[in-house]
Amino acid sequence: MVKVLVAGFKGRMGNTTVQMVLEHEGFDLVGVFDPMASEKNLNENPAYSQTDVPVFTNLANIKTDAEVWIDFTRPTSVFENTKFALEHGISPVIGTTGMTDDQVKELQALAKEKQVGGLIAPNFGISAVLLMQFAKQAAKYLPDVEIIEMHHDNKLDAPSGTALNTAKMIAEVRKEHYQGNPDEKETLPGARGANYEGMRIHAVRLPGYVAHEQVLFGGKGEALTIRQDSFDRISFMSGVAVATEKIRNYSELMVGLENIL
Ligand SMILES: NC(=O)C1=CN([C@@H]2O[C@H](COP(=O)(O)OP(=O)(O)OC[C@H]3O[C@@H](n4cnc5c(N)ncnc54)[C@H](OP(=O)(O)O)[C@@H]3O)[C@@H](O)[C@H]2O)C=CC1
Ligand SMILES: O=C(O)C1=N[C@H](C(=O)O)C[C@H](O)C1
Repeated sequence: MVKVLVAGFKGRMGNTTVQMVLEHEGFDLVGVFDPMASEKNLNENPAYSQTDVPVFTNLANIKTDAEVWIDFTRPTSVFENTKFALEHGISPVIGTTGMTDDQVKELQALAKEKQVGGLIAPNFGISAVLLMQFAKQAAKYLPDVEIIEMHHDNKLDAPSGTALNTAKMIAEVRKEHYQGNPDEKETLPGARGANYEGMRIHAVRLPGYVAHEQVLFGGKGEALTIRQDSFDRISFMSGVAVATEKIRNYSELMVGLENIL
């Protein structure tokens, strides 16, 4: 049994993850974490009355034998949480987006020093992992590209971690070139979206949406659109489960679910 702690257990993703961990026969939920939680045990929530799982509310007071730390919290807390996990020999499986490149590098150095395996996955959904790989492949031949990501209107970070990672993967292969009209002017600031190495990223936030992305390529007289949709947060759970099962076999902190599939 893999002993698991879920950080952000009351959130949209954290709650879905708690259910997955409780239902998975190979996992044992040994703790949940949220600094704002008022309960002492998960069983105070009627939906989990049959469980016996301690609720932690302060990083400094966490005493746990957890082997894997699953994190779906906030862009402002994920760095400290991941650092705590690595420092305590707990393998982080991080879904929270919004860390800077410098923060990720610092955590990777710490994982190497501690020889602890971990994963940061901008997206645990297989459709998104495939979209990023297909987009990288297409960009070799169609270097003019724009990304549109669409999410629920409670999302904190923009652009999404998936969109940023898509742009980074494309940038690895895309021929450097100026895209669009060099004389273009935004008559309404922001109209052309964010700029990642010349690629435009547009973030849509609307009620009713969950998580969706389109990568649009344009060529002479032709276009290609690659799209993925997460209609339900269950779409992320098989990726989280695979990472939780496998991550202790590694001794570095990797970025991208594809590294362990
Ligand atoms: N990689 C992937 O496949 C996916 C990643 N995500 C990412 O996961 C993150 C969470 O998303 P979502 O569940 O929708 O967000 P929610 O806001 O629903 O959940 C976040 C939860 O974390 C709690 N929290 C805040 N600070 C801390 C902390 N320091 N430690 C522990 N818990 C804390 C929040 O409490 P409070 O509200 O009281 O602050 C809240 O309950 C986002 O960054 C999102 O982009 C989402 C879906 C898939
Ligand atoms: O906040 C979300 O919901 C999601 N966040 C991740 C991201 O920023 O890419 C993954 C997925 O898009 C859902």
